[in-house]
Amino acid sequence: MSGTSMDGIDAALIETDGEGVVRMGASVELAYTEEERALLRQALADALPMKKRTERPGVVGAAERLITRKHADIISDFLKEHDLSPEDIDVVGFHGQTVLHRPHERLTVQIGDGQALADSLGIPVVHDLRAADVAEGGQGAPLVPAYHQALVREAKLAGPVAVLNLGGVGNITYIAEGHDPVAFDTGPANALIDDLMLERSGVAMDQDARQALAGQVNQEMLVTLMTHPFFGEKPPKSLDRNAFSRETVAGLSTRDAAATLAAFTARSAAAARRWLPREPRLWIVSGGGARNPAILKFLREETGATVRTADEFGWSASMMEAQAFAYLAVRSLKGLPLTFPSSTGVPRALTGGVLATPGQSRLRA
Ligand SMILES: Nc1ncnc2c1ncn2[C@@H]1O[C@H](COP(=O)(O)OP(=O)(O)OP(=O)(O)O)[C@@H](O)[C@H]1O
Ligand SMILES: CC(=O)N[C@H]1[C@@H]2OC[C@@H](O2)[C@@H](O)[C@@H]1O[C@H](C)C(=O)O
Repeated sequence: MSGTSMDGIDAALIETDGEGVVRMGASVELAYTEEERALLRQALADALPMKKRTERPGVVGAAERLITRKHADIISDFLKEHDLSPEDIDVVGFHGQTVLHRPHERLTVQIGDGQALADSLGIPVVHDLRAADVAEGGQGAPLVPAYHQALVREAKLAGPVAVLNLGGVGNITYIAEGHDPVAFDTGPANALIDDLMLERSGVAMDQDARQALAGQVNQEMLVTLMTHPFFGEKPPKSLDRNAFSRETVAGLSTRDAAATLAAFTARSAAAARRWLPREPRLWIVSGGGARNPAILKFLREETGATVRTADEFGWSASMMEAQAFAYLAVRSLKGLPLTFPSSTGVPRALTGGVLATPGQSRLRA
C-alpha cells in the first residue's frame, strides 16, 4: 500500500480465507526518498487534467514506473528476508498510488502496473481494486471497511464500534451487528499537518505532536474550517488528498497552527457521528494518526467515548491498510464483495480488482 500521505510503501503478509483473518504475519515499510516524493507530488499535479484513466500526462508515466519498481523491490526484499519463495505467496494485493480521485466523474486513478509487478515477482497480483466500484457509480473508497469488519468480528467486540483510519485523509467504519459496514471519509487527517510542517520546518510531520501539544487551538479558526461543505454532505462520500486547505491557519505560529489542524482532524471525525445509525461506544484509531497524541486527545474530548489505538487490540495501526489490501485481494479471487451500498454507495455489494498472472503479457503478445 502506498497511501495518500506518500510517505512510503507498507507491505504486510497475512493468511486469510477472505472471510476471517487467519493470521497476521511480518511486515515492512520502505520510505520514499525526498526526490521520489517530489516526483509523486508532481504526478498528482500533472494528473489533474486527466479525463481517462489510461492517460499518463507529464511525469505520471515516470511515477508509475517508480511505483511498480519500488513495490517489486520491497516484496522481493521481504521474501528474501523471511526466507520465502514466490511459491509461498498465493497473491499480492497491489493498491498502487492514487493520483486522481473524482468519483462523480466516474474517474479514479491508481498508478502502478499490476502485470509488470506480477511478471517481475512471479506471483499473481490483484490490482486496480477501486475501478469496478467507481464504474458502477460507487465512491471507490473507502475499501478497508470489509477488513475492519473482519477484525471487529474476530475480536468479538460489543458494538457499535468505530474504526477510524487516519492517513492522509480520514475514514471511518461503523460496525454493529446485523449491519454491512457503514463507512465514508471523514475529512482531513495528517495531510494538512504534514504540508504545514513541510513548509515551516522542511520535515513533513509533526513528530509525536510535539508542536501541536505545545500550541493552543484557535477556536474561531476551527469553526471556520468546519464550515467546509463536505461536512454537511450525506454519505457516501470520499475525498481527494487536496480537498482541504490550511490557508485559514496561515497566520498562526507553527505550534498553534499544528494544534488547530490536529483539532480539525478530531472534530471532523467526531462530526461523522451525525451520519451513523448509533453513537459508537468505542473508537479504534489506526493509520499514522494513531501516533499523533494531540489528535487522540482531541478525539477523546470531542466524542466523550473510549478512544484506543489498533495496536492495543493486537492489530497493527501502521500495517492495517497493507493487510487490508492482501485481504481484499483474496476476496477478489473468490468473487466476494469488496464494497457495499453502505460504504461506497455502490448500488449492490460488489467485488472488484483485476488479476494479473505472471507471464500473461507475454502469452498475449
Ligand atoms: N510519530 C508520529 N507522530 C505524528 N504523526 C505521525 C507519526 N507517525 C506517523 N504520523 C503521521 O501519519 C502519516 C502517515 O499515515 P499513514 O501511513 O496511515 O498514511 P497513508 O497510508 O499514506 O494514508 P491514507 O490512509 O490516507 O492512504 C504521516 O504522514 C504522519 O503525518
Ligand atoms: C482514492 C483513495 O486512494 N482514497 C484513500 C484515501 O486515503 C484515506 C481515504 O482517502 C480512503 O478513502 C482511501 O484509502 C483507504 C485505504 C480505503 O480505501 O479504505
